[in-house]
Parts: sequence; structure tokens; C-alpha cells
Amino acid sequence: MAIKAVISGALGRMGGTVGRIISEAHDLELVGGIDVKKGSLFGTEVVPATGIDAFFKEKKPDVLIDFSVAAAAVENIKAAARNNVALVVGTTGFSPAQRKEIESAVEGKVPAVISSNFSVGVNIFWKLVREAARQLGDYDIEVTEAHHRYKKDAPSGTAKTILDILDQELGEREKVYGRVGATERKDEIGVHVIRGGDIVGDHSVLFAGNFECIEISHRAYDRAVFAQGAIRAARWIVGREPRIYTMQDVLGL
Ligand SMILES: NC(=O)C1=CN([C@@H]2O[C@H](COP(=O)(O)OP(=O)(O)OC[C@H]3O[C@@H](n4cnc5c(N)ncnc54)[C@H](OP(=O)(O)O)[C@@H]3O)[C@@H](O)[C@H]2O)C=CC1
Ligand SMILES: O=C(O)C1=N[C@H](C(=O)O)C[C@H](O)C1
Repeated sequence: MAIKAVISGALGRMGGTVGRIISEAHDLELVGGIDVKKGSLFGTEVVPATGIDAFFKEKKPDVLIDFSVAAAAVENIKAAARNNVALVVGTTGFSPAQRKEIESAVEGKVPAVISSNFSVGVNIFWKLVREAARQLGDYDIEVTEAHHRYKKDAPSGTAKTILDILDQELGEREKVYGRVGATERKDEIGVHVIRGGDIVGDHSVLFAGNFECIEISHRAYDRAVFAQGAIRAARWIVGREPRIYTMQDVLGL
């Protein structure tokens, strides 16, 4: 039987891309969407988030795929947990308090894959960054990310995951967000954010030593790469133990 999926953020950039790929898949059934306004998505109904509980009861989805905005995602995740619907969450920009709310809503109730980046390439890139940090802890480290002009959160969720990895490997270091004026470099990690045009998503980590630099970078050319990863996670998550998983779990990395 096909896996029944609902998309939250259905009328957005990622919602549309995920919807298109699901509507073309034989093993998945798109049963509708959630957004702020009413609408339609590949022949299915999109309802306002205020009606999410009734929508879940009517459509009985197996999984909710959420690419919306942080505050909205927290509420939609709680609704999925109340209605026993598995989760794939790609939304970024959660505060530490929102992240805790999500954990207490989900743990022991429904299975959820939560990842700041569903591309396979970025999940490998994170592993390479971890290995470089293990070997090059005394090099200066600068993290740069670039995204389209409409992105709401900064730094990106993927960049925050990079910073978490660096902290895990090197101990917590000060983060300096951009530099201006007279600045002396210390043992910090520099973080730089570019916003412009229709850039899909670029991330790079520079390890600068004496006489050499290593730069590890990833560039996404199409949102389909995130959507395909999220759909892979949706296929994987249904029927799992109720807890939070990462895309690394899905990929067996
Ligand atoms: N993990 C990953 O691999 C990826 C993560 N992302 C993340 O996904 C999120 C969405 O990105 P993107 O599609 O570009 O953003 P968009 O702004 O294009 O889409 C978000 C959609 O969510 C809607 N929305 C707002 N409130 C609610 C609500 N209560 N319930 C449901 N939907 C709501 C928005 O409506 P309105 O515009 O009217 O507010 C909008 O239609 C971002 O956090 C982004 O960082 C993006 C790509 C990959
Ligand atoms: O908003 C986006 O577009 C993206 N958001 C994610 C993030 O914040 O890391 C992932 C990807 O880079 C695209």
C-alpha cells in the first residue's frame, strides 16, 4: 500500500518541489497540504494550519513532511504527534527553546527524522568537515554560506550544524559573525552569510594554516536534491520506533 503523505508549507518553494516528486512516485500518495492560506497542490487540497487536526483525522496520513517556518513547524509537529503521524522535518531556524518543545512533543510518541539538510551530498560533507576538524584543530576556521534573497533565517540551519560539529570536535569556540574595522584574529570561528538572487544553497568550511588552506564545500543546484532526500526519509521513517532520527540514520552513515 502507498505511504500517505501530507506536506506542511505546501504552497512554498520546498512544498511545491516535494509535492511534485511525490505526485510522480508510485509508492507514495499525496493526500494534501497545510499552509497559511487555502490552495491546491498537484490536485490535492491545501488547508489552513488552523484546521490541521481535523485534516489529519479526515486524511489519515502516515507522514507529515514539514518545510515551513520555525514557529509554525513547532505547532504542526505537535499536531502530528497528537494524531500519531510520523514526521520528516526540514524547517530550520528553531531556537533552543523551540527545539526542546519539539523533543518533548515527539520523543516516545511518533518517529521523526529532523535534519537541517536532506541532501545526501551535505550529509557526506558534514562527515568530511568532522574529519578535517579532528586533524586540523590548530588551523583557523571560517564558515561561509550563501542562499537566495528570500531566505528567512541566518545563518542557515546547515551552517549551524557545521558549527555544532566543530564544537563537538574542538570544544566550544567563540563565533565571530562577519568582521568590520580593526579586528585581531584569535581562536574564534568566523561565520559569513551571503544572501542574493536565487542561490539554492552553498556552504563552505575553510581550514587555513601556514602555507596551505583546505576548503571543503558543497553547492546545491536544485531544490529537488533536498526534496528527494526528504522523500527518502519519509519512506524510511514510517513504522520506526517513536524517537528523533537524523538523515545520517536514514543513510546509515
Ligand atoms: N532541511 C533541508 O534540506 C531544507 C530546509 N529548508 C528549510 O525549509 C523551510 C522552508 O523553505 P522554503 O520552502 O524555501 O520557504 P517558503 O517561504 O517558500 O515556504 C514556506 C511556506 O510555509 C508557509 N507557512 C507559514 N506558516 C505556516 C503554517 N502555520 N503552517 C504551514 N505552512 C506555513 C509559508 O506561508 P507564507 O509565505 O504565507 O508565510 C510558505 O508558503 C525553511 O526553514 C528552510 O530553511 C529549505 C530547503 C532544504
Ligand atoms: O532555505 C533554504 O533554501 C535552505 N535551507 C536549509 C538551511 O537553512 O540550511 C538547507 C538548504 O541550504 C536550503
